[in-house]
Amino acid sequence: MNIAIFGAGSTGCYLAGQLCISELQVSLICRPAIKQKIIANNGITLTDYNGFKQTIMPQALITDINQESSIYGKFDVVFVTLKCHQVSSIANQLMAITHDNSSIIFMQNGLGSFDSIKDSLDHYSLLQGITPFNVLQLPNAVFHKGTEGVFTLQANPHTIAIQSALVNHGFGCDIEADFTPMIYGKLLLNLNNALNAVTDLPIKQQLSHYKNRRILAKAMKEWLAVCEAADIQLHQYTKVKPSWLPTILLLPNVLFTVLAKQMLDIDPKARSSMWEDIQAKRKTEVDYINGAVVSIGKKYGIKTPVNQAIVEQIKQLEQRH
Ligand SMILES: NC(=O)C1=CN([C@@H]2O[C@H](COP(=O)(O)OP(=O)(O)OC[C@H]3O[C@@H](n4cnc5c(N)ncnc54)[C@H](OP(=O)(O)O)[C@@H]3O)[C@@H](O)[C@H]2O)C=CC1
Ligand SMILES: CC(C)(CO)C(=O)C(=O)O
Repeated sequence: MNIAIFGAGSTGCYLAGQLCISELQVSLICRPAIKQKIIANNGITLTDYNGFKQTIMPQALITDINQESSIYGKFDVVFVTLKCHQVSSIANQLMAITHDNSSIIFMQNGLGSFDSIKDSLDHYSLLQGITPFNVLQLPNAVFHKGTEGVFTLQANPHTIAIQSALVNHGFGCDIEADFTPMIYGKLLLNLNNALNAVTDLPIKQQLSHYKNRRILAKAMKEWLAVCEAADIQLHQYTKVKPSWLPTILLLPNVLFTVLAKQMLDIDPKARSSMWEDIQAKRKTEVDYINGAVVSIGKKYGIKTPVNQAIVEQIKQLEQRH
């Protein structure tokens, strides 16, 4: 099985590393800067909050699809690990590097990016996937997993084969048939991405302050109300049910520290991907996360002032670029 990672940055390189270690054939489609870093450091190094460390070199590092006619029609599976707003423009490139029986797996957070491309690729097996953990890109081509969780992929024969390779090599991988609860449930957790970027603190430190948790609880309550109105069930990613999360967040510090032990059992350095975007002066995905709460809320007549305010705050930070 020939696998490509299209847009290999933080999560794409982490996924590529796990797949290569699992003895799968993996090529990266990435920016020249990432290629240079990987070559200079003799491969991608994966590390995690439990002390895991391994370096591996992917099969190929491709920076310009147009210059590489040997990859036309080559890939059986393509993981798209671009940011949400980068997805809609790559349909032609995906068609060039795949064949009729290929699977294309979209790994974006939030809502809207999959819809922005799926009609252009309707003859393919299009799937979605989730990265439930945080990946921080560090110097020397080191990609650090800061929180717990395993890649979660929508079921088909390709993803089931990939799961088997990952599990056989000591990495977990979950397979789910119905992905709507996965995507909507992940969005509930991603409501913290923007708040983490605004507070400019590691997630663990950010959540130790009651006033930060209170805003997150309010943003989450809005999304839970929207999902209830839309009759959408949310996948449970944490030890407690999604609907209980705001109540847990609103506990006083002492009780929160005890009851939310799992939520706080993360790398003290872990931040959200939106924090990384703001730091790197990149466009963020706020429109696909808090912005999605606002737009779907409007459709169902649910007021979402907290998420609206968060969108505006992030837009201001983006304008400082
Ligand atoms: N980072 C994290 O911890 C997590 C991220 N996610 C989600 O995963 C998705 C991917 O995020 P992440 O991995 O952080 O994103 P990154 O920005 O780190 O990776 C995307 C990479 O693709 C590059 N790129 C953009 N366009 C092209 C192109 N046409 N050809 C080749 N390379 C291209 C980007 O370069 P450039 O920057 O120059 O555009 C960047 O290097 C997002 O939806 C995010 O929300 C989910 C869970 C955790
Ligand atoms: C894993 C999590 C929730 C960490 O904040 C994330 O999805 C992100 O950073 O984008």
